[in-house]
Formats: sequence, C-alpha cells, structure tokens
Amino acid sequence: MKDAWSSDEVRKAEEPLIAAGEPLMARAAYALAQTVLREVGARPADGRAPGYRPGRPSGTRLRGSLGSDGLPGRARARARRMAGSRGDVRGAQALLLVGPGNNGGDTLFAGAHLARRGMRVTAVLASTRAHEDGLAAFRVAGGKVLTLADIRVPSVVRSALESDVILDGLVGVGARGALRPPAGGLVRTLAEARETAGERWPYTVAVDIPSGIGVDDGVVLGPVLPADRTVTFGALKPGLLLPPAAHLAGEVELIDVGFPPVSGSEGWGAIWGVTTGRHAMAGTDPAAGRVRRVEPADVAALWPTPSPHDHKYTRGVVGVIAGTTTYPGAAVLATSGAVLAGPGMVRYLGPEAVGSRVLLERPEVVVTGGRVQSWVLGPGVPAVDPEAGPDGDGQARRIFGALAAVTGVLSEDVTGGKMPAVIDAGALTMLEHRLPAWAVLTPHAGELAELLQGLGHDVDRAAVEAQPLHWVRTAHQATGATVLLKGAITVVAGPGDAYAQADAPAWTATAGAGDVLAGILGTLLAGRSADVVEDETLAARLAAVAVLVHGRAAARASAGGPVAALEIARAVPAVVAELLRD
Ligand SMILES: NC(=O)C1=CN([C@@H]2O[C@H](COP(=O)(O)OP(=O)(O)OC[C@H]3O[C@@H](n4cnc5c(N)ncnc54)[C@H](OP(=O)(O)O)[C@@H]3O)[C@@H](O)[C@H]2O)[C@H](O)CC1
Ligand SMILES: [K+]
Repeated sequence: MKDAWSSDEVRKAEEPLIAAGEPLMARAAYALAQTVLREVGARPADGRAPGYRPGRPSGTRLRGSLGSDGLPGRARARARRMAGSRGDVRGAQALLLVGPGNNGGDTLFAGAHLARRGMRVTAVLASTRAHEDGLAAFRVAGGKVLTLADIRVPSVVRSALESDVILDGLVGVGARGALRPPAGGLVRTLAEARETAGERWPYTVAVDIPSGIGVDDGVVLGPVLPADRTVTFGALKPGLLLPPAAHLAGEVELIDVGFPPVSGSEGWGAIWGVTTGRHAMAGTDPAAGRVRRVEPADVAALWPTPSPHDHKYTRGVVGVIAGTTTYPGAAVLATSGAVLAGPGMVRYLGPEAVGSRVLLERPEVVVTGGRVQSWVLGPGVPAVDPEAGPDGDGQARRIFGALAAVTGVLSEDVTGGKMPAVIDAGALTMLEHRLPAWAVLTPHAGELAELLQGLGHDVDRAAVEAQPLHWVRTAHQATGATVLLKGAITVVAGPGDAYAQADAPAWTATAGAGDVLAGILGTLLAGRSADVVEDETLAARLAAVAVLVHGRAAARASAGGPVAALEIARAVPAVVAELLRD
C-alpha cells in the first residue's frame, strides 16, 4: 500500500527529528542530487539516445537545444559521451528554480552537489529571500546565482532551453494556493515554452512536489511546470497520487529521510518500499482518512480466494441486473467481468432475449432469480426518465427491487442478509434512500456531477474533474455509499481512507470497460459479503483492488495497443493468478 501524508502530517513527523538534530535537508538534497546525476549521466551504451522521457520517443532530451558552448544539445551529449565514461556529467547544465523556503534550500544544496561534480549550475531566485545556508553552500561550490528581479523571464526561458535538467524548487509542502507572482508568471511562461519546445525541453525534476499543485488535495489552481520526475522526501503527498495534479508529477521517487513508519504493525519498508525505518509515528490516525494507493502486493490478502471446503454458495453469488434489449452488450460484459473474477456463481436478471445473449458468451451464468451475496446494478440500463415511466424491459423495476434490499427498506428475512452492491450507470438515477458504505457507486465524472446536482450541489463535469477527491468525498457524505469515480486515475472514497488508482493504460477509456469493472467488483463484494458489512471501510479497499485488477487486465489485453472491453474481462483470470502467486 502506498500511503500519502498531508503537509501537516509531514510537519508533525519532521519536528521531533529536526529538534533532535537529524540532518533532514542534507539527506533530501543529497538524494535529490544523486537522482539528477543518475538521470543526466545516463548514457546510451549503443550510441543511441538515452530514453530520457517516459512516454516520449527515446533520447530526445537534448535534441536541438543550443548550449552556451554553441553546441546543439545532441552534439553536446555526444561530446560528453566521447569525453567521459557513462555517468560523467561534467559540462552538463542545470537550471534551478529556487523559492524562499526550505524547498528552495533542498534545491540549492542539491545544486552545490551537482556543481561539485562538474555540472554548470545556475540558480534563479524567484524571491528576495532564499535559504541562507543553502545559498552560501551553492556559491562556494561554484554555482551561479541570478535573481528574477534582475533578469527577465525570457532569459530564464533561454537558459532553460540550454539546460540538460531543470530543478523546480519554488515551493514544497509550505505552498498555499496557486503560485503567486513572480514565481507564478515564471512558471506559466516556462510551461508554455515547454509545450512549444516539445522534445527539446530539458528533463524536469520537481523537488518534493511540482510547485503550484495542491499538496493535500491534488487540485491545480494555477500554473505548474510538468515534471518528468518528482523526488519527494519522507512520505508521498496526496497531490502526487490524486488527479489532476498527479498527471504533472511524472515518475515519483520517494526518498527516506528518516521518518518513522505509520504504525508498529507494518515495517517501514512494507509501507514505503524503502529500506530503513525506526519508531512508530505518534498521532497518525488511519481513520482520519488518508489518501492511499493499493499495490499489486496488497491484492492477495484482500482477494476472496477459495479454500478446499468452499462450494459455490459459500464463495458468493453475484446478481447482475444489467443491459436491455437496446443495450444487451453491457449485460454480456458485466457478467463476463463477474464470472472471470471467480465467484461461486453469477445470476443474471433481465429480458429473456438479453439473458440468451449472456448465455452465448458465458454459459456458466444462471438466468433465474434466487439468493445472492452482492448485486451489480445498472450497466447498460438507461437513466430513469420520470416523464416516460418504467422502461419496457422491466430493468428499472428489477433494480428498484434490488436497491430496496441494499438500502435496508426490505427486511433481512426477505433479502437473506445485508446486501453489498455495485451501483452503476442508470441505477445511479434510481437512488431514493440513504445507502450503506457497502453500496459502491461507480460513476464517471459526468454521472457524478448529475448525482451531486440532484443532491443540490452546483457542480458540473469540469468541476468534478478539477477537484475529484473533494466531490467524491462529498458524494460519499451525502449518500452514505462508497463512491468510485472512474477516470485515468480512479478515486475511491468511503468512510476512512480514500484511494487513487493509476493502473490502466489510456486505451482503457473505451465503451464497456466500466461494465467489466462493475462485474469484477461485484465478485469481490460477493466473495467478502459478510466482511464488507462488518467493516465499513472494506468496500473502498475492495473497490480499489477491483480497479487495480481491471487496469492490469486492460494493460495485458492491450499490450500497448487498442483494447476491447470483453478482452479486458478475458484477461482477468491470468492477472488474478499472477497477483495471487507473487
Ligand atoms: N519532508 C522532509 O523530510 C523535508 C522537507 N524539506 C523541504 O522543505 C519543504 C518545506 O519547506 P517550507 O520552508 O516549510 O516551505 P516551502 O519551501 O514549501 O515554501 C514556503 C515558502 O513559499 C512561499 N509560498 C507559499 N505558497 C506560495 C505560493 N502559492 N506562491 C508563491 N510562494 C508561496 C511562502 O511565502 P510566504 O510569503 O507565504 O511566507 C514561504 O516563504 C519541503 O517541501 C521539502 O522540500 C526540508 O528539506 C527538510 C526535510
Ligand atoms: K517544488
């Protein structure tokens, strides 16, 4: 599990360590410098480009940029390659963007390391203040200092284009709101120049966070220079996991500066994926609602894996009410997702013609009613239209019946127990009662906006996309349900922690992929039906697991190319097997 700490939590963790004289900044700056040296020093063994920028054609980092030595970037790289061995950074150029606080201090100390290794390092101070010791160390090491007040923004842009690497050290966890002038103007212009420069733009490293993102909520209120890599200290920050800010952070690298582990039960390494750790952290309450990310290694402990004593009813039966004669495909996809995630059984309820199509793809499905341990409600079912009355296929009527069981309107004698559910698409328009946390709503941003509008919030799709965590939490509080907002980074929130999952390739944004996800989650909820009712935080965790499995299945089916939704479902068994094996 990746676990993000708010800026307040980071400060609380820092205070006693700083009071005890732990050299946190020195550790942070050294690790930052090592990362930069590694990246700048990356040399192609075969003479081809170093593959610098994830997601971009390899080796283009230096192409065409004209250095102050008069050599275009590529020629400069070649000259350095000829001059030195792999890892030699002499003559490479770094541009530091330095703010007034400790984030700027980290950056200046790192710059001093780089200068001592032979790099030509220029710091642009964006404020009249700068970290005094950092600045002194930087000057002693031979770094060049400019102030934004003395030079103009266009000359910083020129300097950037001549550089091999940029370090964004304007603000870190001390940031409040959008970047203010003059840093804001500088970053806006640099971000525009980066767009224009494309592959010629230097490798950009954000120090702790990309300056300008909302550290604790991942919102992007103003200009931000997108990073290729963020080197973050002590703990991940929510804004590095949450959209939209997480899209600006590039690869995130967590540096252990000596923070203690979250709790006594899990080791530091288990939590952070790093190697050292000390004492338990006082005052961190998981119930306060962290932002977390479920990782592949977490899946086995949460997956409902059968024992030799299980039979199909103990393993969980998923009831699917999805699809209509107009949209039969959703029924096929949701039932396929459910079956291939491995429940005891899947029941399908719907028009006979749709049930027949389901059986053609998945003969394992039972198309009669009966007891279930979870419901999947709504994929491929249109929104309720109050003017038009009940839909011809009877799906709305069936869903209202199932929802009565989920919301507790029907007694448990009738329903056979408390009923977890996935509530998707058209079923999201059929909510009349407060829901339990073991009901999981699975809207996309447009559907969430409509749901919130119905609850009296003035919000549209763009607003949801700008502040996903806020609106997901708002929807949870308003409905009682766990809420899963589908997107390139999916955000889930219920009581307790929230989860931000970035598991799927962009190809996954295709019709029917959400129906498959609903089916997978239905199987997880059925397999752990009693646990989900017992522990009201579990539904969100299982929802995050479903997103992870779905995303990895999409990646497997896609193999870097297009993917059809049914192929995602078909890839699920192999993905689950792999996750349970590891
Ligand atoms: N986590 C660790 O182990 C360590 C982290 N370190 C680094 O320290 C920063 C936090 O440093 P801090 O000095 O508290 O704060 P910042 O450097 O992030 O920024 C504070 C200054 O920035 C100004 N500010 C705040 N918001 C804005 C804004 N929107 N626009 C422009 N300027 C802004 C603020 O100015 P004021 O006028 O508002 O006072 C502050 O001066 C952490 O992120 C790490 O990088 C340490 O190295 C220790 C180890
Ligand atoms: K920063």
